[in-house]
Amino acid sequence: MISLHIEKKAFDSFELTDIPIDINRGEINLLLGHNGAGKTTIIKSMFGLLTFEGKVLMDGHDISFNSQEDVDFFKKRLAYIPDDISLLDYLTPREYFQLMKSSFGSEKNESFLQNLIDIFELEKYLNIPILNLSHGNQKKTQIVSQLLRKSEFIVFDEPTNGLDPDMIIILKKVLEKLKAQGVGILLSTHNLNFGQDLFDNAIILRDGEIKLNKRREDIQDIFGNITLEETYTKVNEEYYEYVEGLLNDMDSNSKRY
Ligand SMILES: Nc1ncnc2c1ncn2[C@@H]1O[C@H](COP(=O)(O)OP(=O)(O)OP(=O)(O)O)[C@@H](O)[C@H]1O
Repeated sequence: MISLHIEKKAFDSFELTDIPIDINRGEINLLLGHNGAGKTTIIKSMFGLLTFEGKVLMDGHDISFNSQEDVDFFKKRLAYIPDDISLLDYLTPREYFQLMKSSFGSEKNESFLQNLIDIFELEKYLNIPILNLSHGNQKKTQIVSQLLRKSEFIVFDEPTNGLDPDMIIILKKVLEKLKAQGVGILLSTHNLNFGQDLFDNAIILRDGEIKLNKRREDIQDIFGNITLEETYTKVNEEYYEYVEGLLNDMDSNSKRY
């Protein structure tokens, strides 16, 4: 289990306080929130990419990002698929996958790599420089390069960005499969349909504050059998009432001639 507790992380005009996030093996924890709510800040903090007040525990072990031993221990178990596509784009996917395999000690994974290439339909793009691939194929290259690591935990930040409908459906099945294999997943997404059937626990953030952090069954007990989108709007009721007012104003402001 990975437990992140951010006691405080402050930028000039934004603050996160008292944010607890757990990633359990075999479960998907869904992280939802508007643009600028703090999702990426949370994820970067978890990886030690930002300093913050608080701690990260892996299976009870307090990770110090000042200790190379701790960082190695942590990184070996946790893969990260960031929102932005940061790849060495002068390499081809084939070269990139070989590089990832050797750097993470997964050289023996040739058949697994081929399996992933087939699932994500990358075969015909393997020898084209990443720079010249479409956005979606770059995203798929990024996803495959991290899945290849066979890590125990994976953090996905907006994994559906740029993917076509086929690939979104396939990625959903891949996440279900990873979950069934015992992988612990933190999934940050704006795609409520994508998250709907996948999550075991959902966190909804607004302006750096947790508005909801509950398991699927508890959400059903509280809100009844409603969709994730309906849950999201109920949790953010005040905001949507405000938006309703703005939309009403639109009627009076946009008279057509
Ligand atoms: N390095 C930084 N310096 C100052 N402010 C920052 C920095 N990084 C993020 N912020 C601010 O922190 C807030 C949260 O940003 P964050 O990227 O975590 O949001 P997000 O929920 O991931 O948004 P999105 O859905 O748009 O990706 C924003 O107001 C952002 O401007």
